[in-house]
Amino acid sequence: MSRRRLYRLSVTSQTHTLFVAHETSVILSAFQQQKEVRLKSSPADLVTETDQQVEKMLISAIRRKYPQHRFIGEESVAAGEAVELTDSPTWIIDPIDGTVNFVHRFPFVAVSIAFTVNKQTEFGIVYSCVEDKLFHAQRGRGAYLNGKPLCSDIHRCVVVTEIGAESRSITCCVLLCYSVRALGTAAVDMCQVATGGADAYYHIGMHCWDIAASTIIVLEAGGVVMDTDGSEFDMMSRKVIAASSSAVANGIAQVVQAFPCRRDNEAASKRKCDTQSERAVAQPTACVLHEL
Ligand SMILES: O=P(O)(O)O[C@H]1[C@H](O)[C@@H](O)[C@@H](O)[C@@H](O)[C@@H]1O
Ligand SMILES: [Mg+2]
Ligand SMILES: [Mg+2]
Repeated sequence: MSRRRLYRLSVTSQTHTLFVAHETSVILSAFQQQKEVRLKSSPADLVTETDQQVEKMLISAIRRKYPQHRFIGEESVAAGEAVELTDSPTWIIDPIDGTVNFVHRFPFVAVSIAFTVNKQTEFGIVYSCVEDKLFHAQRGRGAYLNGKPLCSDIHRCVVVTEIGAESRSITCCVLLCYSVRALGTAAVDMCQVATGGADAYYHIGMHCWDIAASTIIVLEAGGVVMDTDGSEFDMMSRKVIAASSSAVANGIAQVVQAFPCRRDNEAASKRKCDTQSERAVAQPTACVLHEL
């Protein structure tokens, strides 16, 4: 039987510095500059040349060391590559999570990288560049923020979600009984559950690359992750609830109104037409969110 290679994520302060220096200097130097912006599936789904440049840098650096590995990269998929999660070692990359924030210089932009083997996430890294916060976790070895252990069990009633292209008025307004926050980056949104800063995060319409890394960070911090209908989490379903406990997650599942969302690993042509139909229907409505 082939020896299963063990992959260790050794994130030392030195790696942190390396990671910061290498990947995000491009993002941080572009953050203040004028940007050439292109619209993808909706006005809330943008891409810049920096998104594409950082993804290419990450993939070529990893491919030099692991030529056999596979990749699911947000901008490679946008350029037509299929989303195919197999048993092969696979890197799931969002080069800039929060591109709308990046374009508007709203200081929440993150690089999100997850690594899976046999479809199981071995480790995840979310680096919130402007905040200089490096969230990371390795399966069975805990979750960390800038080297300090994370624990998700501080109970409050803060719920994090996104009220963007994919949301529906009924969904966000049904949460009026909570204090709701939205940072504009799914990866950093979800990491707030791992820090205990939020009780729960839910999202319908995000993609696997948005939350693949933050999912293991929440789990390793002692949180739970499930589908918005309370069933087992499926990274390709584009529906997620992350919470500090199953009780909180099930409470959110009872009030979230799901709407149809094509799976990430559906054929690209189907996914595009679905996005167009979603765009036709998705009316990001302003709803007054109730602050407790
Ligand atoms: O900035 P992205 O990598 O495109 O991810 C965004 C997504 O585009 C947007 O629609 C929302 O779901 C955000 O929460 C994501 O971070
Ligand atoms: Mg993203
Ligand atoms: Mg992105």
